[in-house]
Amino acid sequence: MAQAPTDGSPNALLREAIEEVKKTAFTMLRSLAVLLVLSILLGYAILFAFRSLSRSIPYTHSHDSLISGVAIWLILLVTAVIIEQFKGIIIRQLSSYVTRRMSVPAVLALAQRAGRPESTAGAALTDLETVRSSLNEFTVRALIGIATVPFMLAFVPFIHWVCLLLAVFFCSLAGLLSMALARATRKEGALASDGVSQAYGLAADAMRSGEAILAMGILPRLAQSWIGISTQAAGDAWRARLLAARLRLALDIVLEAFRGSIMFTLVFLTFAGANVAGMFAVATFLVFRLIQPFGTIGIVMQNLGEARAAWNRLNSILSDTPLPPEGIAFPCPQGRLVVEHMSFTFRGPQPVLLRNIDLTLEPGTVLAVVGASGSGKSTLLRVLLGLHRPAMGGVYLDGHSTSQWDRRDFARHVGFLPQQPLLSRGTVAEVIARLDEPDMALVVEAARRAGAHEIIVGLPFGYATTVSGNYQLSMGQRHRIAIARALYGRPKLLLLDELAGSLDKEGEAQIAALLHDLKREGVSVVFTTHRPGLIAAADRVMALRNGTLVPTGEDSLMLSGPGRRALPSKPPALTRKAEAA
Ligand SMILES: Nc1ncnc2c1ncn2[C@@H]1O[C@H](COP(=O)(O)OP(=O)(O)OP(=O)(O)O)[C@@H](O)[C@H]1O
Repeated sequence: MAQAPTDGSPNALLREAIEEVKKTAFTMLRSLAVLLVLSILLGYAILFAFRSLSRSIPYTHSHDSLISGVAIWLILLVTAVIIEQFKGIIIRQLSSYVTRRMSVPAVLALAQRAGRPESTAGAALTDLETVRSSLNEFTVRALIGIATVPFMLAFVPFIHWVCLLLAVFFCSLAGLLSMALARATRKEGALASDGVSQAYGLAADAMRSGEAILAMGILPRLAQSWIGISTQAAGDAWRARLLAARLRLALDIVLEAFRGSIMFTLVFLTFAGANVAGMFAVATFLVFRLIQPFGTIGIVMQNLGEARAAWNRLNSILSDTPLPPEGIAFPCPQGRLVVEHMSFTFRGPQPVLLRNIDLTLEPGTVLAVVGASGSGKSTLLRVLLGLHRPAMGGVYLDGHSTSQWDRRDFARHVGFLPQQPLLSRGTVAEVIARLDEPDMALVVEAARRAGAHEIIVGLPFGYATTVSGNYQLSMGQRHRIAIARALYGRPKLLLLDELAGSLDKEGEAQIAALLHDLKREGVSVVFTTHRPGLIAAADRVMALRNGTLVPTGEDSLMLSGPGRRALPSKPPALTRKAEAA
């Protein structure tokens, strides 16, 4: 079948990887099935070779028969070992292939959905690991064992019908115990890891806020609750462990009882005059192979159930969080931003966060967005960026929808400062250059404009200092570098969340000057802030209230909602601008 052409988008790459993994897994499992049939046939052949040797040689005393019998038996044994090796190789290959082929497309597809609560790259990688680890030798061997059970069972009546009854009884009992044991072991593991993570969480919190804890005498109460949590968790885990240990013992007893009951039945039948003397070797072989899969069926079923759920979740990345159609590289914009009747709500049962917003920013306009905590300022910036798709209406840069713009092309025209300026791994220069090959002239220019240059040259290796290595940058330093990254490449549109969030007065003044420069250069800027000094530097000030953007006058610059407070000392210029808006 001809392969569907891929458009190279993360969604298409993931879809292609899923299809390819399904196809390859099917081919590999088919080869395994062939090897399985071969190994079953070989098992029978070894059995019959053994049986005919044990039957004929005691009577014929023929050396030739003995030598040829042993030779055949050895050849069969070596072949069986080789087949086992091949089975192992196929299983290992399949397991590592799944991770190799899927992890990058899965993470890429999720990276495109950054910020959506239902999908995290970490969860996808955990799911992949669950799928991979289920394709281990233990699971596949156990499945192969289960598949051979009907063949083995078909032979048991030839030994004696009583053996068949015993086999059905003990195998069913072992299967039930194995399921119960798997459940108990899982509960034991879950309780133990819950307890550990609660205790670790508490200890980590204590470390993070260590100074406050010491200063306010919270330590004894914290230690008390830590001891309480640890004791409770240890008690729960101990009870679960005891149950699992009892079930494990019961299972071992059942497995041994089956073997013993078959042997003693044969002995009893021999005493009773039945002709079963030649069946001991066959029975030993069959009993072992028959009961073995039932001892592990519980854990195998559980692993497969988890792997199936994980695989379904990986598949649902594509259906649950559809991406907008792949982007278009529109012409270089001038920076005219238009928002038309835009509404937005997060997925799930959530109230509408942004409703019917209309806004037009001509190139070179600087807009400050204010509003209470949680009013939706950061979300508004993400919608303007096209990271979140509006539920209704649209956001357009020079007439082109920002959510339909090719992300890489759009990134060349836009600078973004997230509220938490987390920096990617790399040197300062690489971070500012957005992990591209740094154009040092542009890097230094952006750093100077963000007031970061002096800080950077003071670092141990200047622009070559590695961010998030051993050298720790302060919040303010990171903030300035993040602003420089937003400015890199002279974008036409800047969306800056909590601009000057962790900067001092001097930094705030530098940023206010920067805003004036950007305006002169025709760059459109939307920023959120709580700082009056920066609001004064904006051409327009709008407040996000009840999901809608409203122009603010001096009285409406009061922050509504929880934590309401009036902004202090409003500059006269601000009042004029607000009225004009
Ligand atoms: N991914 C998300 N899924 C669901 N709800 C979200 C998500 N992100 C944010 N929210 C909710 O949307 C609301 C607005 O959040 P947002 O971060 O946009 O507010 P904000 O005005 O920027 O707040 P602050 O000034 O405190 O930073 C909050 O109630 C928040 O809990």
